[in-house]
Amino acid sequence: MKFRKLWHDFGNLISLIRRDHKNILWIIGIGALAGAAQPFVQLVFYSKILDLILGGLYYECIKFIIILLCTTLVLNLIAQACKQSIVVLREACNDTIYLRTADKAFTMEYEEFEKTETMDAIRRTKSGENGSGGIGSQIQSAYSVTEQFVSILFSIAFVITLFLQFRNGSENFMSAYGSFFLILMGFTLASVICMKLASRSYKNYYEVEKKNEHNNSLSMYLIALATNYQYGKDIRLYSMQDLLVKQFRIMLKKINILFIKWGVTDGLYTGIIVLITQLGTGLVYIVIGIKAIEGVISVGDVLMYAGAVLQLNSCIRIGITEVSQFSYRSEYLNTYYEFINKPSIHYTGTLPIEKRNDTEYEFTFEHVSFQYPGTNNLILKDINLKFKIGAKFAVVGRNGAGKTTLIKLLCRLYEPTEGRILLNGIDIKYYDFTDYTKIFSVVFQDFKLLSMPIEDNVASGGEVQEGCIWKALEQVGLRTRIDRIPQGLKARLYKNNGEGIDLSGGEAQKLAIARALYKDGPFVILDEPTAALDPISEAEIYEHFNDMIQGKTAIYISHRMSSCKFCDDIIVLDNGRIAEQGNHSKLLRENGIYASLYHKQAQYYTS
Ligand SMILES: Nc1ncnc2c1ncn2[C@@H]1O[C@H](COP(=O)(O)OP(=O)(O)OP(=O)(O)O)[C@@H](O)[C@H]1O
Repeated sequence: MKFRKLWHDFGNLISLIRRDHKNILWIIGIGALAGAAQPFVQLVFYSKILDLILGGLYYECIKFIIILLCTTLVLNLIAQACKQSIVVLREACNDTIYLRTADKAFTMEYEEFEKTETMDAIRRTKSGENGSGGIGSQIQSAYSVTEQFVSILFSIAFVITLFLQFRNGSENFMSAYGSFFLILMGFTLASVICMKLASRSYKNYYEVEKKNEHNNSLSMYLIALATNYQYGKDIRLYSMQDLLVKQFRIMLKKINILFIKWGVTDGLYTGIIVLITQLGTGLVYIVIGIKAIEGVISVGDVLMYAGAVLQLNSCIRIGITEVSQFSYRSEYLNTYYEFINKPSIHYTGTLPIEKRNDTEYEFTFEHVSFQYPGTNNLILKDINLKFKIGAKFAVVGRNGAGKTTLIKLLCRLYEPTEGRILLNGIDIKYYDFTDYTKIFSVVFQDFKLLSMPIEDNVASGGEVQEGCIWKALEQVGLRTRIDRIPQGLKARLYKNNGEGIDLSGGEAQKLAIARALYKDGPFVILDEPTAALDPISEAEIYEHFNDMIQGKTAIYISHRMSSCKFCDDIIVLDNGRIAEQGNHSKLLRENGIYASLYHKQAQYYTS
């Protein structure tokens, strides 16, 4: 266990907490000093009081008892106040860390956020928390380590004064300077051995936990599956219970094997540490005994020094455990520090988006190619496109052709690997990202609704204007359904956070479309917008779509070829390239991929 590393980790922790809690160092310092001083102050006074009683000085004795009570009371009050502040801080810090993690995650570029390293960092911080209690426990550990450290310093000071009790002229070996240094060296050696063993033990534990990371995340996943009612249907109908329980058992077996191995060596190390500290204690007791027999120290002093040695013994053992825990937790927290201190690869642009009433926003793709980070195949290849203002576009193609990826690039969730995308002639990366996102009203294929009130889902953080929310719900044909719910717009979705309502797949999709309509962005993108809708709802949505989007630019991604008919321009993607482009009749005439997809689907509707 490197002292420098310990110091460094301690510094990291304090500077992290000090951002929100300026007094943390004072609380730890004063609390640790008061807590550590208490037993030693008592020892000094007990020793004095005992000597006074033996000497028959009862009046003096009462004076000392009163001083002892007052001092103990004050020290106790200070220590308890500081300890209590740490308990309160513990919770506050955990919450702050959750908030900061969320804040960091929200402000990261999506591309960066989605990376395996980022997900690993978040997962490792979480598993550190599950295994050891996270930052809150770390603060308590820091407090305890400091208290034990101060206690050890006090104990050493007492042992030193014990060894220096030979100035009265006693000359034998045990009371000479030589014995003092000999025992000091022995003590240092024993401490080094103990620290080394403790260090090895904590490293082993860390290694075990590291090997166990995969098991831990699997166990969290399995527990989430078992306790989340949204998985309940599939698990029951496919009788997946046995599969999940089997996975759980396999994982527990692996965990047990790892921990049993660790437990054996750790038991051995702990045994050696206890033996060494007991030997050290025994040795100092012998010195106390010899000095007492020689009359160098009084009966009260025997009590005091024996107490100090006991204190030293327990402080070393507790200190070693606390330091090990602290170091172990630091390894996990370091991953967190790296994550939180990583400069967010921010969306760099600063240009504001021109506010226009004419929805004149024109996007151009110039030789855009793209591959997902960490992969090596191009999903989009040399795409050249113009999304003209006010026009309706359809993007079609087989599964995996790259349709959603094209939209993700347009929305700046990823940057093109090659080429550029322009908005009104300027590369989109130069625009302020938040401003830029306001242009789009998007419904992704895998849209997500929140377990929050319906109105918050629709307004999605913006101002809740009930009239506009009802209008959007009306447009998607959801008004009557929501009207029937007693809490209306205030009803919470899903049961994840208490009482809530469940929507059908189609209703949820309608709500996601309502959210997009409420946002009222000048550029509407609907990725498989009606996949979950019944034919009547689908027809209604398409019939009303022109009214709903009122001259805005729109892109539809759809596998329902009939829904492309009313689009001005249809882009057919095939294997990442634009294979065909034109309106419905042109593409049918060309008799290519579009025509084949269209006829294939149409054959199921003609008898
Ligand atoms: N985050 C990602 N990381 C790596 N590869 C991805 C990622 N997202 C998608 N892909 C891959 O990119 C390819 C194109 O995916 P995309 O979602 O754009 O296809 P699509 O045309 O929308 O398909 P579908 O019609 O099935 O929705 C797929 O092969 C997919 O596996």
